[in-house]
Amino acid sequence: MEKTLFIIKPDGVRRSLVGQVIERIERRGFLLERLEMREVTKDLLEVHYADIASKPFYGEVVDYMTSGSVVVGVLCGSDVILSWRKMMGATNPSDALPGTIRGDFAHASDDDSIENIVHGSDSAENAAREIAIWFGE
Ligand SMILES: Nc1ncnc2c1ncn2[C@@H]1O[C@H](COP(=O)(O)OP(=O)(O)OP(=O)(O)O)[C@@H](O)[C@H]1O
Repeated sequence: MEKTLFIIKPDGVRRSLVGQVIERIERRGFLLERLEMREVTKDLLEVHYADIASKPFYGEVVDYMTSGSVVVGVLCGSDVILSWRKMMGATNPSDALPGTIRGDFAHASDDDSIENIVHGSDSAENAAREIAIWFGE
């Protein structure tokens, strides 16, 4: 069965959206294989976000992702990588369609950061890489 790493980012935890996000996951029939609340370190983020670490907005991403606890877990299910990405909606909440998590819940942020509530691995290769980074498997 396919697996993916998902994160409920600090804005999702702060705004008490954890229950609603998990409910959508369970309603869709995906199984929660791991689920933990964590503080994220800059070192872990640098590995997780290696592909964007050199971008001009990376500092905003670090401030955002270390602004509070996250909920991180592993989802299991048929075609879960792509399905979870579809459930999240577009990266920038202003482009995210209604019915998606970002389209239904994300707020515009005050600075240049994009606060978009959730994360999901974007490929099988990255899912395996990210699950290893966060859970050492
Ligand atoms: N142009 C930007 N300005 C500010 N922040 C950005 C920008 N692009 C991306 N980000 C932030 O960096 C994160 C990672 O960007 P990426 O391009 O990997 O998007 P994503 O795959 O949709 O998001 P994630 O990896 O968090 O699921 C985004 O979720 C967002 O929080």
